[in-house]
Amino acid sequence: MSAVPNEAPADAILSCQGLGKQFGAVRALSDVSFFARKGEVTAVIGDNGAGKSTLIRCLVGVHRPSEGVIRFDGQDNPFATPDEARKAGIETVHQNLALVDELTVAQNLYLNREIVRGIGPFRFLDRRAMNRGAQVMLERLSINVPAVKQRVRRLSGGQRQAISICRAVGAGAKLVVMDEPTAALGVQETANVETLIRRLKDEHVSVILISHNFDQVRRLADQVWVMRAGRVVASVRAAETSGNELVALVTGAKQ
Ligand SMILES: Nc1ncnc2c1ncn2[C@@H]1O[C@H](COP(=O)(O)OP(=O)(O)OP(=O)(O)O)[C@@H](O)[C@H]1O
Repeated sequence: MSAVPNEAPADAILSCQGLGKQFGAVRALSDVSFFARKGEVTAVIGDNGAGKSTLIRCLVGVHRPSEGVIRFDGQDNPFATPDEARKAGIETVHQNLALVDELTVAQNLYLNREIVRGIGPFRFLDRRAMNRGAQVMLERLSINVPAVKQRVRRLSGGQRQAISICRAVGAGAKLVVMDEPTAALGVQETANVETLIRRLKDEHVSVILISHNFDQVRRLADQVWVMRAGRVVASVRAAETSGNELVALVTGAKQ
C-alpha cells in the first residue's frame, strides 16, 4: 500500500525522477521520484529536515537539482528560475505571506499585473477596473473580506492567506504550491482556508500542500507523499490511510 511508484501517470501535472540535491556536505535529497496529478491535492509530509521544502524548491526553480529530471505539463526540466515557473503556471503561496501591507486588497490581487489604460504620458492605473475585477475574483472563490479597498494590514491571518491564494488563482495558476498554509491560524480561520483549498479543485487548479498537520492532510489531500531523511519512503491515497499510519510512516515505525 505504501510502495513508492517509480513512474508518473499520464495525468501528472508535475513530476520528477531520480531527483537529488546536495548542499555542500549535506545530502538534502536522494533519488526522489514524485508526482502531482492534475486537479488533485497532493500532500508532502515528513519530520523537520526530511527534505520537503528542498523538494518543492527544486520543483519550482528556486534550487537547481544536483541530479534528476523534472517534468511540468509535458516539458522536461522546464524552469531555471521561480519566475519561469510562475510564467508557466505554478504559483507558490509562502508561509511568510508575500502581501504588501500598505496596499489594498485589490492592489495586492493585481500586484505586478496592474490594469493600465491610455498611451504615452496619459497612461494611468485603472483602479475602478481593478476593484471590480478583485470583487469578481473574491466572489468566485467565496472569500469574505470587508472591502476590496481595505488595506491588507488590517486583515486577519486567515483573510491574508485567502488573499494570497486568490492572487495565485487570479494570476492563472494551473498549480498552487502551499507550504504550511494554516500553521499560524486559529481553528475557524484554518477551516476557512481548508474550504478555499477544496474550492481550488472545483476551479481545476492542482495543489501541492506541505503540512505537519496529518488530520488536515487526510481531510484535504488525494495523494500523500511521505519523506524521511531526504528520500520518499511512501506514497498513499489519503482515503486509504489513517492518522496513525501516517505517523508511523513519518517516524519510520512502519517501513
Ligand atoms: N540552503 C541550504 N543550505 C544547506 N543545507 C540546507 C539548505 N536548505 C536545506 N538544507 C538542509 O537540507 C535538509 C532538508 O531540509 P528541508 O528544509 O528541505 O527540510 P523540511 O522537510 O522542509 O523541514 P521543515 O519541516 O523543518 O521545514 C536539512 O538537513 C537542511 O538543513
